[in-house]
Amino acid sequence: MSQKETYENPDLKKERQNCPFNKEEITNLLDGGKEKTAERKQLENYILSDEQLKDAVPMEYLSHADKYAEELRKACLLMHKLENSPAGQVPTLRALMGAGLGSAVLKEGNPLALHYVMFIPALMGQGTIDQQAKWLAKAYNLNIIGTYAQTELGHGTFLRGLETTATYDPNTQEFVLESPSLTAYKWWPGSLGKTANYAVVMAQLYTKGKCEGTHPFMVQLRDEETHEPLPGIVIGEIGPKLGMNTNDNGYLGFEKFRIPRDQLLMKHSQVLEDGTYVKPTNSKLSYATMVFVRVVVCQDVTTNLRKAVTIATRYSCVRRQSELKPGDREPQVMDYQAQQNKLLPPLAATFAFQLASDHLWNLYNTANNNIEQGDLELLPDLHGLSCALKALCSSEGANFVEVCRQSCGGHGYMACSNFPRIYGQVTAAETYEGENTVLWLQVARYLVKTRKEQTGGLSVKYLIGEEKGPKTVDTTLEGIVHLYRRTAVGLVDVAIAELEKSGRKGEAPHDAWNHAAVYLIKAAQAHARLFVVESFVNSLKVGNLSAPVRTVLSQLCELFIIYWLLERSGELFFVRQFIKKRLVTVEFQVRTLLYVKLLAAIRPQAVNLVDSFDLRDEILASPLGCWDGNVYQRLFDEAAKSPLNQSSVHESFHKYLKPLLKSNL
Ligand SMILES: CCCCCCCC/C=C\CCCCCCCC(=O)SCCNC(=O)CCNC(=O)[C@H](O)C(C)(C)COP(=O)(O)OP(=O)(O)OC[C@H]1O[C@@H](n2cnc3c(N)ncnc32)[C@H](O)[C@@H]1OP(=O)(O)O
Ligand SMILES: Cc1cc2nc3c(=O)[nH]c(=O)nc-3n(C[C@H](O)[C@H](O)[C@H](O)COP(=O)(O)OP(=O)(O)OC[C@H]3O[C@@H](n4cnc5c(N)ncnc54)[C@H](O)[C@@H]3O)c2cc1C
Repeated sequence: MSQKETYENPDLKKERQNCPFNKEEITNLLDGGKEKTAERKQLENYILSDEQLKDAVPMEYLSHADKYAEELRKACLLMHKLENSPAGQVPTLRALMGAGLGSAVLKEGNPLALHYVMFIPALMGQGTIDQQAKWLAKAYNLNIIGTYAQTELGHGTFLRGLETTATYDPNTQEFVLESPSLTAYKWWPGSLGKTANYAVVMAQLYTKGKCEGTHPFMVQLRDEETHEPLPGIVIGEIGPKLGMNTNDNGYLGFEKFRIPRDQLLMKHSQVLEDGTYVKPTNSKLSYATMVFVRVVVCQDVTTNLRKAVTIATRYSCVRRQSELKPGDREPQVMDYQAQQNKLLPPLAATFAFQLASDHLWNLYNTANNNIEQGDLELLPDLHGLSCALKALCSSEGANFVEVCRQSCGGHGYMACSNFPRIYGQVTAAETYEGENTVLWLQVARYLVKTRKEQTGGLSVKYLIGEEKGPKTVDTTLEGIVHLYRRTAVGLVDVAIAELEKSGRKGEAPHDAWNHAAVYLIKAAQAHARLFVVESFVNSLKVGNLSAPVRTVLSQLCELFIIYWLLERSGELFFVRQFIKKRLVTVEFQVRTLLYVKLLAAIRPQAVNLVDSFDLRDEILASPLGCWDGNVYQRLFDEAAKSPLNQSSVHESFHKYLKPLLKSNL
């Protein structure tokens, strides 16, 4: 391991002895193969050895503006380094945008992220071949830098309510962009505040006096030389946030700003010279860029969770506290069952989320290829699953990160622990790219439709036809998965019953929907959990895993699916047949026993498992999580960097405190 140093905390050393499985096998599995691991390591060496990419002082001590300048400096340097990257440009770029390598260098957020994560994908997904020819090379070469400007001060979720207008003027063959009110101002787009000079802007398209709905437009915002906003463009940054502070999220207003007709991105719908509107085959195709990001966010959140779990697990094996056996040495806090209960479920979740995200990524690629050929059949399933997994991974991920922080006691509250930053990033994903509740309701819409119409895509096939599988629940993994499936089906039926009850009372469908929201959301969540659990169980059936790796992964899988079942036990009570058969109570007694046994079985492998994530110290960026476990020395070293420690008496003592001390109040 690259970061092996002379010191190794004796407790960690012991944890690492006699590892029953080959850590590298798991590393390769997570990377997607031996070659991918080698490629990643080579890339990490290339990027992380560059002195100019290291922080002179911790970012926390810089001002808002200085943080931005510093991250922009490094982001630009990284882009230069792309050219000679040993891994090739595309894999390097992917690695640099995400929560792994990228966030090791750009801890506060990448000011160029939106260019790669949304602007270029929007051009590719929404632009015609000609438009791509005109803009893509410039974008790839960073001659222009773009963002995706959709959300407004007044509306983020309800896209049909966006207020920015783009009105076609056939006389000049231009669109006139206008922000008709304060709430119409674009608000939130990343990189918009200071970095981007172009944007894909979503606006209501008006032609021949008729509104045709939101459409994507390619808009230049700033002068390419001076970077000054163009006349008719009002631009600024929105200020400090809970996290991601150097993503320079911004605002943008248009004052009768004109763009040529061919800057409407016309892959799916067109406006002809005379103003005639040509409809897309599906009105939701203009939402495709969001679908892409929802897919990659699942992977990103998982990487962040791996970091949090690694930090907390290593720390918990170094930290000794209290007394377990009277008179004995203080135990490693990891030996408390309560601590295992905090940390082992998120550890298992990192595998569960990764496997589900891999499935989603494959579905995305297949669906996208089909869409390019004009076949939209997979679109509803892709929309349903990307919403479900984005909402699930981000919400569970954020909760797990917070539990990891708590598991580190006081030291977890330090900025240098890196938990605040990791949490800031993961919880942001609960909101951006579709607020989670809103996405759950989209999923529920798909589930209800499938159940009622008895037709739907692969991810919802279990809702079609009679329930299959055993009527009683056994204790095998298959048996538990079946319980998940019956819960998911049961909750959709409960939600439908609720909708029908309101219907019978004479409520309009939209009111009935609103009044069933609690049930609908539960059904959507149960569906997402079923998908994750099935992916985990099924992926253990295939592949050529060695026996020791299969054993530990099976334990994690079992732990995880029982953990969720116990956590969500309340939901089973909604499904009446479970209660009738007294299934619920008996099940839980058996499961709790098994869960506790699994905690004890996995405990000895916790450090070996997080080691196999192979996250370098620079990526963890936390004195609590370093490979060598030299926690206390590193915490001391971090404290020494505080500006308040640069003199023994701070100047403010003489200014404020001394007069107070002498004032005899
Ligand atoms: C290359 C490297 C990669 C590296 C990885 C890096 C990782 C990232 C890391 C760090 C970077 C940080 C990045 C931050 C970025 C953040 C960016 C943003 O936040 S951009 C703003 C997002 N905004 C939203 O997401 C709005 C949410 N709202 C909506 O999506 C819609 O308004 C919605 C879906 C809630 C309702 O839309 P309705 O009102 O038009 O539609 P209705 O009437 O409800 O549904 C109509 C039909 O359309 C379908 N539908 C809706 N959306 C669809 C879609 N997207 N695709 C397909 N069908 C869809 C529905 O299923 C429904 O179908 P039926 O009628 O039931 O058959
Ligand atoms: C870090 C970050 C980066 C972002 N980057 C970008 C970007 O690059 N480009 C961009 O365009 N946007 C961006 N956004 C904006 C983001 O996409 C929106 O904030 C998000 O879509 C939520 O919309 P909203 O803020 O309008 O919330 P709202 O919709 O106002 O949500 C407020 C509350 O209302 C509830 N609610 C809303 N509608 C419903 C409903 N139909 N049923 C039930 N409950 C409902 C929500 O659940 C929530 O509890 C970013 C946001 C963040 C936080």
